[in-house]
Amino acid sequence: MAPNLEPYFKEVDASADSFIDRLRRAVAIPSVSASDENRKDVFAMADFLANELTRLGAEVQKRPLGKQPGKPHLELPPVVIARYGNDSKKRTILVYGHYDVQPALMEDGWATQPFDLTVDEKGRMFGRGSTDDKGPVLGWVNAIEAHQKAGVEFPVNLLCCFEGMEEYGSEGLDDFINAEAKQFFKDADAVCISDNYWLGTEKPCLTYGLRGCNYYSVEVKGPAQDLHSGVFGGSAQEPMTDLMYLLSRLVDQKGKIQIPGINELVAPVTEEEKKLYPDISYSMENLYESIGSKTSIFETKDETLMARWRFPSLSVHGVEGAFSAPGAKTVIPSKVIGKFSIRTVPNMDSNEVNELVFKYIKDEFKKLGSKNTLDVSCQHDGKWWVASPFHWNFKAAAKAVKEVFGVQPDMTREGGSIPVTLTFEQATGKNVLLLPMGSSTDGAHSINEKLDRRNYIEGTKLLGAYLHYVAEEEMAA
Ligand SMILES: C[C@H](N)C(=O)N[C@@H](Cc1c[nH]cn1)C(=O)O
Ligand SMILES: [Zn+2]
Ligand SMILES: [Zn+2]
Repeated sequence: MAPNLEPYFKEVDASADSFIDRLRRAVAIPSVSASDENRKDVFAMADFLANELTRLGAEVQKRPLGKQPGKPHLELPPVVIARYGNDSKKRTILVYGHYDVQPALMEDGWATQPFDLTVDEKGRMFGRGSTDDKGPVLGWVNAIEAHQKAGVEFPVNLLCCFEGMEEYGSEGLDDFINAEAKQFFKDADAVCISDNYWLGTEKPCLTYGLRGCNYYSVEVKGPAQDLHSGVFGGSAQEPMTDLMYLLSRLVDQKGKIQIPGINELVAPVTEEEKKLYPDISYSMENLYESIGSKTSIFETKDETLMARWRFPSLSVHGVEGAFSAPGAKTVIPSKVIGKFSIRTVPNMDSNEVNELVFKYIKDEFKKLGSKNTLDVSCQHDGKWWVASPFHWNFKAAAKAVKEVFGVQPDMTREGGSIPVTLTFEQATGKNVLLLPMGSSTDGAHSINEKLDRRNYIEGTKLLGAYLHYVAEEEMAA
């Protein structure tokens, strides 16, 4: 029998302003995990979440993860774990999210202050972390509160696992999950993660696959200090020239990775698989809207989706040590570090990818005959994941989408990475579902990141409704 969700939905609508205020308070904490200076803010964000959950009656623990590898002066932020409800007659659902965010500076081009949630007349709520992933994490908190206020019994036991290093490769979390799988997480019947995005702006989706991510640094150094290009240009070997050459040899304009052997690691696309793409509601217009221009590599939807989900990609992210300010500084940087990453797919093995990358970059550098020195390393890696979308966990989520949005969700894969998804699956042996809240135009990781009010409020209804349907779904997959 379909659960009566009306009282819960009404309460979510009535509490909308206070839920937005909760998101405003969370966005105001600049919990940037990649920045040493912001580490105290990442800790403050852990406190904020722990307090919100404790106030609602959850049993909360902040579990330390020790020092950050390679940065012995820095403590890793804690994992906030919580239990809400302990009724052996109910199912137990483990939810994961992250409370850290990507960096954000006004000078990157934000139209509003990134850590000041700004809501416009269209209900777009701009702010770093609004969609990735503070909005969805607070969606679970809101769902608990709305049940309490509406006097509706919470349908499941909820276990929470919220981390503070996801945007930096989830340092330390794998070991924690493996250790807790038979302890704090032992009762979990299924796992749900809300940390990705719809394909478009109207239709929700359920996601059963993610790409992995191997992130690299290429350091080239030569002179002992930065030099005057008038005095030393033409006589000193310039690290930047070497680095630009190396970075330009990684990927072509069609997105094809140039590192020998990489593309051969990819599982061949089957005829059956190709047939899945035409039915997915997505158009090139959706892509143009999301990227804000028509500068796509491909002209068709199927090629675009396959490039995002099914094939690896290589992106060049930036150069540490390079002159990047406005103006015309005539400097020769003495040391530059190029950053790039490869999104990996089945059946690419992370170690094999690393070996191929290291060998190629070293070989290309040798060809230059440069007297500068090179160092290439993998900063972090996370494996790809593909699961079964036919499990009861997915069926419950599909019913919740139908109830809240009136449509059947698309079954999608995702081009981004959530490194711990596979860890949860392997450590708990349970099905993992990705249930996104935000839309394709949210601009996660970019300037002007936002979450639409509708996605946040209806998304809170969706998370609650999912828990009700999960409580009713037959166990058979
Ligand atoms: C999809 C998720 N919201 C996300 O943004 N994940 C990051 C994780 C990451 C960071 N470095 C490597 N992986 C991403 O896909 O970039
Ligand atoms: Zn995220
Ligand atoms: Zn992210």
